[in-house]
Amino acid sequence: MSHASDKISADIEAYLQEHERKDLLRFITCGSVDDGKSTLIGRLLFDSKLIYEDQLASITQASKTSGTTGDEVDLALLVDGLQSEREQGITIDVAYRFFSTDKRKFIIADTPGHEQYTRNMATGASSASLAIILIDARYGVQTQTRRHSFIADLLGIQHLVIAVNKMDLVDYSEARFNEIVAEYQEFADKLNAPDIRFVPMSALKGDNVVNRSPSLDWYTVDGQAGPSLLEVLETVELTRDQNLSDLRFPVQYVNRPNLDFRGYCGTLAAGVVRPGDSVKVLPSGKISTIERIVTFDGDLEIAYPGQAITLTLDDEIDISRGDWLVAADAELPLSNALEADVVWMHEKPLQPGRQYDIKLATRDLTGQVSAIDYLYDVNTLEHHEGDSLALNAIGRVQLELTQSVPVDDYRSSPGTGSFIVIDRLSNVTVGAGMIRGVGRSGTQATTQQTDWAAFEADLNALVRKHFPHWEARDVRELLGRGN
Ligand SMILES: Nc1nc2c(ncn2[C@@H]2O[C@H](COP(=O)(O)OP(=O)(O)OP(=O)(O)O)[C@@H](O)[C@H]2O)c(=O)[nH]1
Repeated sequence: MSHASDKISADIEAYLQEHERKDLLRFITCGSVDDGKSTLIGRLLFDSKLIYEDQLASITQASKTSGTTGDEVDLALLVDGLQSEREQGITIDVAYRFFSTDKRKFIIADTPGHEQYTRNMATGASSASLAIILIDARYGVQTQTRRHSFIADLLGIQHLVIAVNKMDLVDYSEARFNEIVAEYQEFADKLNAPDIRFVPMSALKGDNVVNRSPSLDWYTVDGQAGPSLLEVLETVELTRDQNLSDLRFPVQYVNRPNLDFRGYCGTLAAGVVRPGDSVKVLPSGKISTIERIVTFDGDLEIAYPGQAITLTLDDEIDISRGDWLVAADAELPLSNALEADVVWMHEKPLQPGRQYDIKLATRDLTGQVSAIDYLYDVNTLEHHEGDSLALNAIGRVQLELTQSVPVDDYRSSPGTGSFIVIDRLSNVTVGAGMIRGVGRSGTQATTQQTDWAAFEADLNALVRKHFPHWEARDVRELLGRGN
């Protein structure tokens, strides 16, 4: 039952290549204390034969002395290193684990379940496409279940898998499972997540985690025998989650090693890009055409979200770090006011009116919260009034920036529709925001205004173009008219 693959000894190169090509699912696990999170992760690794011999020997031994499972191997002990570190107050907030099967690679963000850990969950969830929400079949939907579902949903996780665990303790009762499904669905009507599934299982006994179980033979989906949890993880459709239609390329760095080359480096946040595509630079509104997609391994014919690339254009227009390239016909509002949901991550509460540094995609900005519209009660999803955001609180706020930026919705483009809030004195990240739209008090602009001295603007443009390493700021921004 230990980690082994014939391919490793037969042809290591082929094995590695096969792994490289598989797609990757990032997911988080959440649940209340003792719902069985550690046992579930242990079971996933154990039944998919991903545990090394020495690890297995050591947990078999430890199960006898300190396990909680009688004669069974206590798989929760596999995940124990992390727990003891947590108890000792060592800095791991979110632990990432990697495993792979024949079909996919997986990264699990294992986040602690207590209320005060909202910020950790938000950190783990920010890059996940699926959340497993554990429910103890004996207790059904709990406050924590609602809280975790809400946060996962708020962060735009598309796939929620409600794992009803410990079915062995309710005699594998179909009626009990259906009751929990109905209870959850009533609440889930208020969520946006388009894909919510329910899987009955017993992590301890190994029913329906990796292998389907005869004890749960009543469990069907669309008239067929229902998939095990791992089968769900292996088959969840991921490509549809990616936004391939709206090009978003925030420029991270302007690369000009010599007079013959001028490239814009960054990570494609959304959409696809090809040489020949007509693009618009934001905020200036200038139009150009993609000439090449340069990478370390040679030029590409097409690039997808998540790829780090350097783009060159077929003319020399003025682009600086922080600008975005979007499709030439894209219509994005430019505004200095944003409406956003903010998760607060610091002991010192968010103070409306206080200046914070804001990092939005590759752009560094300054701004303040002008109003808190409401705080979310993450247990009931109700809205409450409030005048500040405490640690782990989540609220809908109005944010005013000192310059205008293109405004993207987090749900359609998380990479360009989110920001982090940084304390100006300590330089610590204190909050994370998800943009919901243009703010109420914003002055909206559509294109560039140029009422400063033409000579000044030309000189500034020349300096930024030929000496990008000086990192001169755009004069329009200094004048507070970044659009
Ligand atoms: N009967 C039964 N017991 C289970 C099952 N899954 C987990 N347990 C037991 O429930 C207890 C808690 O399991 P853990 O895996 O440690 O739970 P956890 O959610 O990781 O708990 P924390 O790490 O404290 O948050 C342990 O005694 C497990 O053996 C199950 O499917 N059936």
